[in-house]
Amino acid sequence: MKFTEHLVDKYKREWRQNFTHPFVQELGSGTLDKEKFRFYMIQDYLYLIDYARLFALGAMKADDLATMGKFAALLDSTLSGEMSLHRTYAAQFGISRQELEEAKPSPVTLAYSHYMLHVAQKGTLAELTAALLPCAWSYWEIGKELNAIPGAADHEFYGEWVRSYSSDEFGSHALWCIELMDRLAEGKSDAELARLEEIFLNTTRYEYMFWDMSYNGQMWPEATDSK
Ligand SMILES: Cc1ncc(CN)c(N)n1
Repeated sequence: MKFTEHLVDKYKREWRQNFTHPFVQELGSGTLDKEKFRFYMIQDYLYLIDYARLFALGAMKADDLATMGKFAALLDSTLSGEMSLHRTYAAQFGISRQELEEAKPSPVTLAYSHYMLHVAQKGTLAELTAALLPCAWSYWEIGKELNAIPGAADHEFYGEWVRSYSSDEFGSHALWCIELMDRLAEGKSDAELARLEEIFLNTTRYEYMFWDMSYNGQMWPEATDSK
């Protein structure tokens, strides 16, 4: 069994929880409250800015030019491809690009992106890849599952999201990350593999927390007057 197959098998409950979250289900049925999606889209834009930095760190840590080049391409595709989806949705909500970039991250956005950046800065290339994998892989799988729902890809508002994340282009990026993870896991000690599992589990759980935070519009607690 490949290492990535082992990961989703070992953590199938946590992995599948991302697919069954109400945010994802309602996105697929087209019934998701647009205010929830608006909140998600702003937070996701902020998240992707830091996620793109992970690819820059990947390029720095890569051992060969092909891997370095692919990380650079992923960085560009996140900033100019994936995030253009967010800019399109933002325009429909009447949110400017400046407003998007000046928005404040929620506790979950901050925790998730900073966790990944911490792993990427401190860890090996394999650890960095384990951190970024659930993001790329779960979105592609979710995109494909939602695309199989009749009418989801043609939905007047959410269809573009479904088409983007189920696309062959997004899939090819996700596949490259999966293959890189398998390649980097080869020959690693049990202790190193356990560390990769732990990181993959953490970011799989953060994916769930991100859906949940978006569904509930969870921001920082309001300060109350104390006596
Ligand atoms: C939180 C999150 N995770 C994953 C993806 C897909 N790149 C995303 N846009 N946002």
